[in-house]
Amino acid sequence: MTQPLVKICGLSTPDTLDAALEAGAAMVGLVFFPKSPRNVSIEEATSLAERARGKAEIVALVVDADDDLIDRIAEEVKPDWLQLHGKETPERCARIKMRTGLKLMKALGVSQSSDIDAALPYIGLVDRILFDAKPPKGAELPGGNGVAYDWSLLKELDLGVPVMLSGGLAPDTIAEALALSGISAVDVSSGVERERGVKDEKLIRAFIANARRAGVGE
Ligand SMILES: O=C(O)c1ccccc1NCC(=O)[C@H](O)[C@H](O)COP(=O)(O)O
Repeated sequence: MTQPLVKICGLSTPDTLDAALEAGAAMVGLVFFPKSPRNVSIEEATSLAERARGKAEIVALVVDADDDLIDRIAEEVKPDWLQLHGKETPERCARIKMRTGLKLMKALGVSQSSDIDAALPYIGLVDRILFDAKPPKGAELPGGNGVAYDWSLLKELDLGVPVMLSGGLAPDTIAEALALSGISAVDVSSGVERERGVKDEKLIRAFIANARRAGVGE
């Protein structure tokens, strides 16, 4: 049994960031998407990233960002990772990698097993694939919607690139998600919020504790 790697996404305050770090989050996500209730400015993100540096890996989440935004994030926030949560093509990912040298996590939406094949063109170009739920029709956000899918679609997946599971995870479902998917890295946002966009320290602690208790594998 191994301990799952946990990413808490959409952190925007020092207190909730500290709760995630103290509970043992391996990655913390900062959202750069103005339509999101979790959006942070470059200045806020720089300060949160300084607080987290050395304690967890810092992930900057962008959606089809242009080079100017990517450069500012890379130079000022200095994240370890960029999470690409839009329609970034493999070629765009390769250019972002060349430009920044940062580790890249490409998010892809899943609702049926054939969606997993969309990961194949990214292999060798990105450092991790995040299999997230597809957004509901008409949703404002391409992710962070708290929507679940059949996590067992990822069972016994071996793409030759690290993967991460997200989509509707929560403290009371994380054990089932780990068991059904067999994936050892998980990402949560809505499931650790008391209302949309507002993280809850108790729920963050419960999510990480339940993930650790459940473990993954034999
Ligand atoms: O969180 C946002 O507001 C957001 C905005 C734009 C693109 C992606 C966004 N979030 C992605 C995530 O938080 C997670 O990577 C993932 O989608 C899980 O979200 P949830 O189902 O809410 O736990």
